[in-house]
Amino acid sequence: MTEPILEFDGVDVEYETRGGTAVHAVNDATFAIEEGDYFGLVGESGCGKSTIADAVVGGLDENGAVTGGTIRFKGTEIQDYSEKQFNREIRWKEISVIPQSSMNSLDPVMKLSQQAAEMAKYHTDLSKAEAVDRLRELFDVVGLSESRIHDYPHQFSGGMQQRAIIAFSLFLRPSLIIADEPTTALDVIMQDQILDHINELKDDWDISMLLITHDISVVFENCDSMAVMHGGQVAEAGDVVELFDRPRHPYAILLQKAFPDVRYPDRELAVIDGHPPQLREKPDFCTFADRCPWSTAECYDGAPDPRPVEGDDDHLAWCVRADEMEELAAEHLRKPPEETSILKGGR
Ligand SMILES: Nc1ncnc2c1ncn2[C@@H]1O[C@H](COP(=O)(O)OP(=O)(O)OP(=O)(O)O)[C@@H](O)[C@H]1O
Repeated sequence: MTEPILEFDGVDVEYETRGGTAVHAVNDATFAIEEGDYFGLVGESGCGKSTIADAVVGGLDENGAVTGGTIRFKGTEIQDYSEKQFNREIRWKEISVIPQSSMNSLDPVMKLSQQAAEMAKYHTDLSKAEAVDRLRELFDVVGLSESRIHDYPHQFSGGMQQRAIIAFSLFLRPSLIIADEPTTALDVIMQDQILDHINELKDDWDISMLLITHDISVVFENCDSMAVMHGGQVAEAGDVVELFDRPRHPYAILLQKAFPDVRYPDRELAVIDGHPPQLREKPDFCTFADRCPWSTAECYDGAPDPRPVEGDDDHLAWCVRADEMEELAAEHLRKPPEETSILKGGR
């Protein structure tokens, strides 16, 4: 097997806050993105998804730092790269970022063609005319009219700006794209179109993707492999089909039931009550335990280690009861609605 393109190995990220306390935003995060894979990172707000993306690109807020573990890109440790070093050595050429909104990525006072020329000047031997030609080709790839390359960003709608960002993200033919909630700011129709474009890249470009979202159905529809995060911990990771068919972490099971499934249009959606804990210290317990219908005293006795799910060593669940979960979940989810405090629909 070839080396993963991006590997997190026991990564901790902390933010210092005023008064000297810390927020332990990511704890012992471990997962790998194989070359050519689209990898989805999913979890509720505040679970640490953007912190993971920022840690890769040296873009943590000033009060944040990777305090443990390693992040390897193509085998090279990059967890200590500053944003400056990352920008110089890796950004655009190797890793591009598609952010939630293009506001921070596109220069509002420069035409898009000028921005392409600037990028080419710093990173390539292309002439200005060649750079503009390349942007023209990429506009075609993302479904934008070539005639718009001399426009300013503000002349574009939000959806068009996101397409332009995707075009720029491909400009230097990187091997990994990190897309952090790339469609959240868009309407539903536009979300679909952008995801379609992102998906089409898979066939025509030799690219891997880290797609960050709170919507597990987006991951199921667009990715090959995935990790589910909860409360600063990775809960489950593996092949998308595996996690869809055989989720073994309680949070992954309940999250799956919280989103619509076209196969069960009449199903009521699950609600996961409660809030994740404030992590002032590195958690030495499962951060889902307080909200978990199946938690036991053992869940508070140390952070859970990853357990391979039977039959697939690449499918890992960070749950002490992972082996029992198929049975427990089936029993719980069969209960009628009034008997369950977690699931509205009782499925
Ligand atoms: N600069 C910061 N200082 C202190 N705490 C921070 C900082 N940035 C993020 N956090 C905290 O770190 C935790 C993880 O935040 P993060 O933004 O990575 O989560 P997320 O899963 O991306 O959430 P969302 O989906 O809402 O963007 C949260 O508790 C958040 O409040």
